[in-house]
Amino acid sequence: MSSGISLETRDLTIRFGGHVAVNAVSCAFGPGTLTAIVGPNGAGKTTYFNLISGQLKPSAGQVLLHGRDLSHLSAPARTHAGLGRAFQLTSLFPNLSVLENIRLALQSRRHLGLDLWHVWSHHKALTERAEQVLESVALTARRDQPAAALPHGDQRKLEVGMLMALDPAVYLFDEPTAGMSVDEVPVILDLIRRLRLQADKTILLVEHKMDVVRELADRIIVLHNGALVADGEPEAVIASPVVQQAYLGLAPVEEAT
Ligand SMILES: Nc1ncnc2c1ncn2[C@@H]1O[C@H](COP(=O)(O)OP(=O)(O)OP(=O)(O)O)[C@@H](O)[C@H]1O
Repeated sequence: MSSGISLETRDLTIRFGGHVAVNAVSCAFGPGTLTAIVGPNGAGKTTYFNLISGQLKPSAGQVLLHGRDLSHLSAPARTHAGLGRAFQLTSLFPNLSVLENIRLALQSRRHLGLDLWHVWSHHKALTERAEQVLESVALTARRDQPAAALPHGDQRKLEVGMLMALDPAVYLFDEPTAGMSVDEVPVILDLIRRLRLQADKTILLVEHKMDVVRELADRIIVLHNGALVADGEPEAVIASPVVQQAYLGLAPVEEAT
């Protein structure tokens, strides 16, 4: 296995009836990189994420993390292996406080389980680390509120905090700022920006907003009808006529002859 690859999909494919939603996508992602996945509505971006994170089982193909084939693993087992998917609001514990939610995520990562002595002796360190995470997602003021009582934007920030607490090797962000108010967006983008500086983290981002993509991405891949149709540095991919015309809905840069 090449040490420059953390996550890889090989011929990843899923069919729903006769419709091929993801079509033989082979792509490798390295640590220290942020790859944006773009394409028109229905192109297969979210389905690709669902196949990587294990929410969907492929019709064909493989998902490898650090060379290990995860294709047969459940979604929780993949999380445990180091694949972190953000924005599954179902992962919040609604009746627990914001701090307790983060602490539980930290605890699950450290496999403390139900060994009470272990839990107690690590309690202080866990709380301190949880407080650091809360600060980085700008939720310190909400620490004692139940997760269910948070506004939607804060719940999403808490989701990112829990994901950070798990400290995955690969972060999967699916439209992380969708549905957020204008003043909440910078907090999330800043977090992603800081994660990106970590040389051992691999980040995949599905994002429609091209200004965000331009700013954050080292690389863009384009999906269309489930297939990988472009892959390269952001400026080159964005400028390519095929992307301008067909995939981003922008004015054609040159007339077809
Ligand atoms: N569970 C499913 N059953 C049947 N068809 C599905 C299922 N999930 C996705 N699809 C279909 O697969 C295709 C890809 O959908 P997907 O949501 O991955 O696209 P997308 O690129 O994420 O789109 P958007 O930008 O609108 O979120 C669509 O045609 C969709 O209708």
